[in-house]
Amino acid sequence: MDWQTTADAVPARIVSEARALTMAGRAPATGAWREGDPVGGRRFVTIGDLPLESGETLPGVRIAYEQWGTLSPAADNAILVLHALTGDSHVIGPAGPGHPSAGWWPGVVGPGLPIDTDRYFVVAPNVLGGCQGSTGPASLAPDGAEWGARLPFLTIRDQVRAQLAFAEQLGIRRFAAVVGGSMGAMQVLEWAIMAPDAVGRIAVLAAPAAATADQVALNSVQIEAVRSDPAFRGGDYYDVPDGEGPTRGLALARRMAMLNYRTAAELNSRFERSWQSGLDPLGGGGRFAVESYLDFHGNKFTRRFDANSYVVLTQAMNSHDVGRGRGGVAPALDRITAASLVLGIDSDRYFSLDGQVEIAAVLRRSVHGPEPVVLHSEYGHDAFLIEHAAVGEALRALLAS
Ligand SMILES: CC(=O)SCCNC(=O)CCNC(=O)[C@H](O)C(C)(C)COP(=O)(O)OP(=O)(O)OC[C@H]1O[C@@H](n2cnc3c(N)ncnc32)[C@H](O)[C@@H]1OP(=O)(O)O
Ligand SMILES: N[C@@H](CCO)C(=O)O
Repeated sequence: MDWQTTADAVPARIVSEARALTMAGRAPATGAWREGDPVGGRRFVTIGDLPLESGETLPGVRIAYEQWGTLSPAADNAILVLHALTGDSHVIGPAGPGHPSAGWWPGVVGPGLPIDTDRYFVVAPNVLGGCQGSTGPASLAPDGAEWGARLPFLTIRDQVRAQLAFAEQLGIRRFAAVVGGSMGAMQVLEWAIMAPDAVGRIAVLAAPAAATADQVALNSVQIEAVRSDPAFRGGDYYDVPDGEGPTRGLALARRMAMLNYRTAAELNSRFERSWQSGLDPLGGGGRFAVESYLDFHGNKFTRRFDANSYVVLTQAMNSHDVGRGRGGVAPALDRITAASLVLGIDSDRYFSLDGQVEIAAVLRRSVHGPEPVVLHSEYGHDAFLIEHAAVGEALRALLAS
């Protein structure tokens, strides 16, 4: 397929992005892209100019993706997997060149697993606005400099438009299923509304039909944490020396996000009041184990994610409202004809269960009836990434429908 480029032929712009990402104040880390590195198993499709909901056009859009399994001659066995806010196309497989982390859904996707790559052709794009190969703030604008904060505002619908063009390039007119969690599930809902003929089944995991005021608020303080870092420089930091990028603000945003993604019960039972370094908590020095955990996740995150992308994607989540311009949420959901799985997590304090209750009540072809599947878990929002057996069982039921 001649529209694909592979690790053997790395487009110049990708090398530039690799440079941008490593220049963004990241400590060199295993798996981080560097100039000259191969791009691993990642593939790329250029979909060209993309008209946006704002009326602007984003030129020369490229989508990075990975694939597993074999597309049938009739192209009727494809499953589209859409990642969450900080995920990427690397759904399964080890970390390595081009892959900052190991795959995020082991146990769910693979040979013999619920999304069975012996049977299905599984394809996973990196989201538009992301920082793992698809066009985003670290990509070059037509003037030859990185877009940075100049990247036009992107909505969830814009991301889905890009995915539709991407699917067309792959020659896939209809997916057997479109599956995603959190931000990925926002896109799943839009797929089912914007392109009903292109979607056989949908799995909506842990996402609302519209971002609520509470969710926007939680997201907004994270955006502000990034922007208020002096090293953010209004989003223009790609040429600063290594180590001087906006890592402090980005790490703080990740720490805050982790508190949305996990639960009080988990943190309390896992860390208790344990204190690291052996010092007395009242004596100064050292830190609580839970602080160390948040520091670890904040710091690790800055080695694999671009601050501008974090802002762009978080704003896209805030834009999410399936009812916008469609007469409201219920009429919009009522347009969905695909067989559906709606799954919520009882301990999710970010995208709480009532959001999935609202969706499941309207969808007509839900495999579990008018109620969402409720995953009982202590892990909160992140349970859709951790509870592989329960999530897999629900997906099997959907795919068998
Ligand atoms: C699997 C991936 O990392 S995928 C990477 C791409 N990321 C995504 O796609 C986003 C989705 N993934 C995520 O959000 C997360 O990675 C999750 C939800 C999958 C992780 O969930 P969990 O498996 O429960 O990991 P958890 O939150 O317990 O973190 C484990 C890490 O914290 C570290 N840790 C635990 N306690 C502490 C502590 N007190 N102090 C410092 N570090 C600590 C562990 O050593 C471990 O480190 P490692 O990641 O190097 O192995
Ligand atoms: N842990 C997930 C949660 C967002 O849904 C992520 O970082 O992408």
